Amino acid sequence: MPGMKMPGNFFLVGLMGAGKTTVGRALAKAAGKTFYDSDHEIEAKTGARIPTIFELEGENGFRQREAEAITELTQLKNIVLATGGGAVLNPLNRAALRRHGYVIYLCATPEELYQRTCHDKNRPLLQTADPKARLSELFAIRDPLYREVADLVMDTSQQSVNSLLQLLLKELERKT
Ligand SMILES: Nc1ncnc2c1ncn2[C@@H]1O[C@H](COP(=O)(O)OP(=O)(O)O)[C@@H](O)[C@H]1O
Ligand SMILES: O=C(O)C1=C[C@@H](OP(=O)(O)O)[C@@H](O)[C@H](O)C1
Ligand SMILES: [Mg+2]
Repeated sequence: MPGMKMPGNFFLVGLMGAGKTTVGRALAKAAGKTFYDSDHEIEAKTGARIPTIFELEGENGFRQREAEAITELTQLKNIVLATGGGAVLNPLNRAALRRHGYVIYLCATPEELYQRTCHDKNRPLLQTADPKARLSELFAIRDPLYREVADLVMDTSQQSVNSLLQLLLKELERKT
């Protein structure tokens, strides 16, 4: 049933380190869609990196910018959008994602998420004494929200980006 529910957009949600940006870019290329990342759009618009925005405007300031970006980006057609991990906290973002595209939740264990993010200083929420514990807390809060918006849940545990891409393409072909 092509096009019944899908206007041709794929939206990726999940925690930091789930692979939204990496898998999203590969999926867009393979599916012939334009790739966007809400964090990159915010950085391009402000001319500032995400940690700087958190420093200057706090998480709330960032969330406002993120909501504006999600509103604008979900209006586009034939795109793959990698959202930031906290985008689903805002009910308006959840509604826009559900309404305008097919939502894919990339999940992994907090331990794997930690392994994938521990060398990168660009995630302000993980700049704590115990980033593993922080990821577990965020998982507990957000996993139900990711599941609430998801049309498809993909377990990324012990899967390479390329094998995930192949799995995803097969699932999307079958389901969309
Ligand atoms: N399935 C995977 N297996 C191993 N490493 C991965 C996988 N997906 C992503 N990564 C790596 O994890 C890091 C974070 O990925 P990224 O795409 O930035 O995640 P997100 O956008 O969800 O925070 C990157 O270094 C990326 O190469
Ligand atoms: O989970 C979060 O709240 C955040 C995730 C980040 O994006 P990624 O999920 O792409 O790392 C980025 O939006 C910001 O640091 C906040
Ligand atoms: Mg990302």
